[in-house]
Parts: sequence; structure tokens; C-alpha cells
Amino acid sequence: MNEVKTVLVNNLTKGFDNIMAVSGINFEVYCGECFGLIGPNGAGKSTTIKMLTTLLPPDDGEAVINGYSIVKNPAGVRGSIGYVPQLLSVDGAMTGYENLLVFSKLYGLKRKQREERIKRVLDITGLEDAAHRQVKTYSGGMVRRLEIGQAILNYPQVLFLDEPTVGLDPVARKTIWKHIEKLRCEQNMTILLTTHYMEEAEALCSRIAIMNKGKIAVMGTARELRESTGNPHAGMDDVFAYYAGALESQEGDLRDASRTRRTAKRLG
Ligand SMILES: Nc1ncnc2c1ncn2[C@@H]1O[C@H](COP(=O)(O)OP(=O)(O)OP(=O)(O)O)[C@@H](O)[C@H]1O
Repeated sequence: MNEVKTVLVNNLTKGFDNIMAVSGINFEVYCGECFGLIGPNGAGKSTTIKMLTTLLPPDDGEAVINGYSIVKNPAGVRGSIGYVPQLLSVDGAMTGYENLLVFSKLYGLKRKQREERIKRVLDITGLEDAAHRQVKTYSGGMVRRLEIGQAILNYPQVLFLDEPTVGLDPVARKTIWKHIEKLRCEQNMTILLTTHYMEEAEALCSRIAIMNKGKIAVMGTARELRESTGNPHAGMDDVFAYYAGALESQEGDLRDASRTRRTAKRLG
């Protein structure tokens, strides 16, 4: 990680009907850093990611990513980022290789470059042996790795991951963590992720912002967050409860279950 700011967010704001989903937030992410946005359901995390990936225009404020403004140059932003959305982005009826091929064509990669990149991405995500199997035979963790693979085919400088391990069992979750950390260390990728899990944020992120009701309630390293509660024995769950007013697991379990089911259904 160095001191170059790859993501600069200034007063970013978005409302829907009568809800302020994101209310004037500010933060920066350094080059090569893994930064976590955490918060309860409805806190505004996904809306923030959608604005930063140019899927939603902000009502107010601005963000600059890799030097490109999301407002003035959304195409520049899109060309230099990767994005793994919350909802499934692979086709279960195709093989892993075919899914990657479709994405490499979407990115406009030339034939020779396509083959090289797909090979490299299969290696990075550890999916070489499964490349020619239909994705519907993959485990949930393998599907997530394939989605990450799709998002990094164009070698993005910044990777956005919206709840990368939702619905996965603890073993698969840790494998995904290992791959995310590998991308950050070996490819020097800047990573911005959202999660419901404090444990995940602490394991992966050098800094964490806790969002609640569209605002950033607190931001810092895990240690700084713990100290900020005034309780020297605070665990990360206590920090979450202190700033978000609820334990992360309460609503999360039900939503995780329904998301997992949705994922399984879409994979056929
Ligand atoms: N397209 C939309 N139309 C109307 N309201 C929306 C829309 N998208 C999000 N919202 C509302 O904006 C608020 C923030 O939602 P958002 O999905 O950003 O939260 P989140 O922190 O990502 O939650 P989750 O963890 O459940 O994904 C919520 O109240 C949500 O219902």
C-alpha cells in the first residue's frame, strides 16, 4: 500500500423517493489498500458501490477513481475497475471457461489476449481443473471465485466486491479471503468491499467504515474502532453494535439464507 489515493469520495449523496440511501459521505482509499464498508441491512453500502461503479448517478457530490470522475467521465471509470455485484453474474449452463470467454469479449480483448488472460485468471482463482465443467456443478465458493475472475479479466486497478462471501460456509469464506488477499498483494489491486461480517472486515481490510442510515458512523483501523468505543475489551461485534445499534448477525442470517437459495435457484 502507498499514499496515492485511488478512490476519493466527496459528499456523495443518493435518495430514493423519501429515503436518503446515502447522505453526504466522504472517504478515501489508498492504492493497494483493502477498504471495507460495513453496516446493517439498508445502511447504504450497495448504493454507494453502485454510484462508484457508475451504475447509479449521484444526486450530489462526486467521486474520483483512478483519476476519473464518476460524474464527468463514467466511461473512464468503467474501463479501470472490476465489479462483483451481490447478485449472481455467471451462467450456470455454461462452463467456467465459457463464462470467462463471454466477459473477455465484453471487455473487447483481442483473441490472443483473451486466451492469455483467461489462462491467467483461471490460475489466479484456482479454477484450472474445473474450467471445462458446467458452472452449475460448482460449489458456492467456486462460483464466487469465477465471478471474481470475470471481474479481473481486464486487469482493473480497483476491484469492487459487494458482499463477496454472503451465503458461503466458513471454509469457502476463508478460501475467498485468501484469494482477495492474494489479488491485493500480488497484483497490487485496490479493493473496496462491503460486508455484513465484522470478522471478514477485520481479516481483510486495513481500514473499515461503519455505515448506518446512509452515513459513515465511524472509520479507522479495527484497533482504532475498538478503542473508540471506550471499552478496552470490545470485540468487533461490540463495535458494530455500538455504532450501528444492532448485532450484525440478527437480520443477516435470514437474508443470507434467502440469498443462498436465490443463488442455487439461478444456477439451476
Ligand atoms: N432502487 C431503489 N429504490 C428505492 N429504494 C432503494 C433502492 N435501492 C436501495 N433502496 C433503499 O436505500 C436504502 C439503502 O439500501 P442499500 O441496498 O444501499 O443498503 P445496504 O447497506 O447495501 O443493505 P444490504 O446489506 O441489505 O444490501 C434502503 O432503505 C433501501 O431500501
